[in-house]
Amino acid sequence: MSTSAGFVALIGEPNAGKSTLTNRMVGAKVSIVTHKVQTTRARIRGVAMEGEAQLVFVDTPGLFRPRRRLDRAMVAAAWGGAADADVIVLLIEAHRGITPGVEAILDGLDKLPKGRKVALAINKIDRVESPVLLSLTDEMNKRFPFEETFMISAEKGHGVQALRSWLAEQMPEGPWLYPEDQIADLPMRMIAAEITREKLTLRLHQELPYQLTVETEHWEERKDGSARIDQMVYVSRDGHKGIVLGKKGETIKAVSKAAREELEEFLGRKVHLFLQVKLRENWLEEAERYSEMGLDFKDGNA
Ligand SMILES: Nc1nc2c(ncn2[C@@H]2O[C@H](COP(=O)(O)OP(=O)(O)OP(=O)(O)O)[C@@H](O)[C@H]2O)c(=O)[nH]1
Repeated sequence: MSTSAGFVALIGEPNAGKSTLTNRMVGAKVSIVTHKVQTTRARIRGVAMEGEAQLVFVDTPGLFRPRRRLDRAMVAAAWGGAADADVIVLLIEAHRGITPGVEAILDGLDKLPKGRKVALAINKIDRVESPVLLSLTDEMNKRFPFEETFMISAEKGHGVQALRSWLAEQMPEGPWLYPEDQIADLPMRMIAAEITREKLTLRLHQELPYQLTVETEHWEERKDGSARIDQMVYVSRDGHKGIVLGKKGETIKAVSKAAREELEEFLGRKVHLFLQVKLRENWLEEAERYSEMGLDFKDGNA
């Protein structure tokens, strides 16, 4: 059997159950990524394997309420992220039905390029009786031509396997996007990088060099129960290094402290965090390569 792999964009209103569903699919707690800073076009929530298929779940934060100009740019980017995915899953809450928020998403779906595969997942079915579900399914499918409708309870696990199997069948043939041996600790490494990136963003405000990435390069479990984490902050221009470091290294020290504290809280143990800042000039080209894969690691200063 040949391998397949692709991106699944989970969209839905806040609280629809996207994190709970991802955790179910991936089988581990991975999607704790904070949403305070909604700058990425698509971030990875988790990677799941189903037979020979690899499913990479991406999140497209900020599909809602474009009040200000910046918000509008973010909404556009969020939809871009969804459009890049191989399959889109719209998650709605059974007991809330077609809310104004769901309407707004449906309007967005209507505007997507034709031929996008979109499935509907009605979540929290444990909270309603079946007639409600049937009429909701009916109404939603009249409103948009969903490929499939799944009735699930992300929390209790009902219907999740059917959705997973279907998603696996939709993935295009090709090599896996993540090597198998990296999947296990990938979420943790990414979460750790995300935490540091968030602290950098909070600390730097407008000064933020907009082409900046954080990667977890090394993760070592120590015998005393603590973890040593080495991360690299990549900047695309030499001049940005100074901004990230700050006067006498003050900025990077404060960022490192804040990130370490959050990591310790998250992991529930002591963390030794080492940050380095490095210039990566060809980073823009790499970023373009990522966006071809449906990812965008750029910190867009939209
Ligand atoms: N009853 C019930 N509750 C659920 C179900 N799935 C998720 N929830 C609950 O719904 C709430 C929101 O779930 P999340 O997974 O955090 O929702 P989310 O879409 O990731 O939210 P954001 O990260 O804010 O976008 C949590 O309290 C979950 O426990 C379900 O199948 N049934």
